[in-house]
Amino acid sequence: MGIERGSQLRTGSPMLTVSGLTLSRGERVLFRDLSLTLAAGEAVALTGANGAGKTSLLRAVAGFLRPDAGTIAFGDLEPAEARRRHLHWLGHLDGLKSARRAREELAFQAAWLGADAAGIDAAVDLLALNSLLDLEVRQLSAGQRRRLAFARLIATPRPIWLLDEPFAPLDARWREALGLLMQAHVDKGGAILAAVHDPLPVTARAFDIGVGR
Ligand SMILES: Nc1ncnc2c1ncn2[C@@H]1O[C@H](COP(=O)(O)OP(=O)(O)OP(=O)(O)O)[C@@H](O)[C@H]1O
Repeated sequence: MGIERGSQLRTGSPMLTVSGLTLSRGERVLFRDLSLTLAAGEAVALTGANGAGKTSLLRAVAGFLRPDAGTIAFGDLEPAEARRRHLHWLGHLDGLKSARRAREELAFQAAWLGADAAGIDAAVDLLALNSLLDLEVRQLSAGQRRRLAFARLIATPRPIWLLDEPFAPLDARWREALGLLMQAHVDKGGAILAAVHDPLPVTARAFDIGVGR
């Protein structure tokens, strides 16, 4: 399974460039003049205190929040196109529909993202979802939900992964397993920006955004 064709992936080339970003929530300025690059073949661990703005920065990169100042660029790609087709967002609220069976939810998400049957099968296999597929999403544990949410990243190869506390509900075995999947992604030329409180189990550059308030 490779990264999406045509997405200009050469290790070391910039896939994401954040320049001079100032971001507010309500009346409060979270940070000013923040600059960050993410290259193909690189993982960045975004750290900082509670409330420092890690989730907000990821949401701005994903296009869900409008910054007060600064730019967010995706190599040569037009930003809307990059967000639509080249980026995966996995928030700490996973956005899964509780009343659907896991099988239906995975099929729905995969179809929406353009996955094929082989991609879905690979994700089910790698995330050991087979025995969970007939359960409703509401019947899954937090860690099982996270594995189901993560499946769409495997089913549909896209180069940039934005992950918000991806390991929070996972046990040691699945932290290690997802770490291996993330390492495989960057080894193939993908890029990961992940907000974390614990060290990433992946070779990663640290980027600390501050103390929060
Ligand atoms: N919808 C919102 N409206 C107003 N303020 C918000 C909203 N969402 C978050 N904030 C505020 O923005 C600030 C940054 O929140 P954010 O979730 O980005 O921080 P974080 O670094 O990810 O924190 P944590 O480590 O606790 O997850 C916080 O002070 C939070 O209260």
